[in-house]
Amino acid sequence: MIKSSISRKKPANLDISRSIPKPSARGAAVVGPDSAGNPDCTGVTYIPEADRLRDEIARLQLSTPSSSSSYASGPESPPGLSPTAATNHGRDPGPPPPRPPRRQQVSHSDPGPASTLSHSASVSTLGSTPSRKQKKEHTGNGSKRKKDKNGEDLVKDEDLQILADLGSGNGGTVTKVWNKKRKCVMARKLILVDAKPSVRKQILRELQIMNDCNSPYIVSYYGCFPVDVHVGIVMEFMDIGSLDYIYRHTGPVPIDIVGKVAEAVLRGLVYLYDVHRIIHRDIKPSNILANTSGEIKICDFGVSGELINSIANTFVGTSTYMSPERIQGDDYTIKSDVWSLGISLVELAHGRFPFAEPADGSGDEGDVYADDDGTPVKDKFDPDATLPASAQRPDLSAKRRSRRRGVSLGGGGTTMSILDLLQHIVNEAAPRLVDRNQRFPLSAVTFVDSCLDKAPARRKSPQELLQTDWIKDSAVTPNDLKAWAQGVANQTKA
Ligand SMILES: Nc1ncnc2c1ncn2[C@@H]1O[C@H](COP(=O)(O)OP(=O)(O)OP(=O)(O)O)[C@@H](O)[C@H]1O
Repeated sequence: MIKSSISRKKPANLDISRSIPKPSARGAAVVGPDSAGNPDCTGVTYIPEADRLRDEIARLQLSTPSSSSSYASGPESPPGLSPTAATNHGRDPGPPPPRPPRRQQVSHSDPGPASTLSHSASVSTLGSTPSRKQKKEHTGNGSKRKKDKNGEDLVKDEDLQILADLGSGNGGTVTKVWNKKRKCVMARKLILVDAKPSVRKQILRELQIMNDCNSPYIVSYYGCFPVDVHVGIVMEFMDIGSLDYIYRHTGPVPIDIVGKVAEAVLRGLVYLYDVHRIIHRDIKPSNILANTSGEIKICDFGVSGELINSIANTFVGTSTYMSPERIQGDDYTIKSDVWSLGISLVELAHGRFPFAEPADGSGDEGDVYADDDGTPVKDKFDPDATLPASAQRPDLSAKRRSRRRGVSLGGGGTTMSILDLLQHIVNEAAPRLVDRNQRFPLSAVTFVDSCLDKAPARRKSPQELLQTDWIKDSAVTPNDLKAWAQGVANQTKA
């Protein structure tokens, strides 16, 4: 019988009653300290209903799985179509900026010319607090634009022809689409919005902020619109998909590439916060996407408070990547994103979700990733409806399960519920990037330890992490990244 390593007794210091943030009704849920980690901003209120959370969790645990992360169509474009182009990966955004002011509300009333800024132009502004002029340049007069950042009309649903499903999560379904006007492939996400039309309009207004995002580390946005009871968001198609899809199909990600993933995510976080005052709030492998040009970008950041509210009405977004302080109800800061990055990096390097130990406690995933016959476990997930697909571990054979003493996130009487997992994150030691074979460089181990310090005050900020040896001394070139990405594409096609 499997034994959970989790203590079932209620820990004295675990209080999840304030753990679900309720973003303000107006504007984005975008508060917190600066990207250097000064934890002074709040503006987040909390739903003081632990009971409602527990009821919701119980309900979800009884329901059938609601998510899958299949990247069903494969990464290739249809004949004659080329994936979206790659640009400017790896540019240095300059020295750490001084602390910027609180986020200014972007006016949506004054339609102005579309921004023609290149990625490099936007990144070069990272080194300082955005001035009103810079902000204007970023936003094209800070206004609601009818054009995207390349000067093209924003995409409408009627421009799109559906090609294939890419996957679905708790928040929506993503489809690969052909843009008939622009003659290129894009990705469309449909999010079920359980709200009245006025709220849906407000969501669409808030999502316009994405049109102002212009960074090589952020998935590009091309438009949004209502589709029946859904909100549709059209974005850049990343042709090898999310990092969780990649490692589930190809095994642990090489540690040097994991380092470049860390760098891309950090630069994306710094950009979002320093230019737009946005905290991502949902960093995890399924929200980090890659393409065959060797670009790595983040998506699904919390730009719309109304959208977060409305999804929260239909799903308790308990994240298994949530930091200990968030679980205990503290304010969301950019350091909470750093914790989620640390968990994601361990997952990618080990090839499995980190809150599970192999039978020998080595922390080496080699025998976990491969099935009993030594082949990778593909497309098999523990059927736990309470977890996002990206949090579900590859399914293991009964024989292999019986050899494990660690926490299982799957079904059955000896498994760990969401509440157990939250207790574990708060009370037990943080995961580490270690294994019996010492195959990870010390600089990588130290980096991850800095992300996963349980005390937010000691945890490094994104800016500080960008200055660490693992990032600065990386020998991986854009060409190496491209070669890796193309290798992944070939493997996942096979
Ligand atoms: N722009 C994109 N290009 C290519 N594939 C994408 C894109 N956006 C999402 N996907 C794929 O679609 C899948 C589903 O995405 P979605 O955002 O709906 O859910 P998720 O992030 O996996 O989970 P959740 O929404 O519960 O956090 C992703 O895991 C990814 O593989």
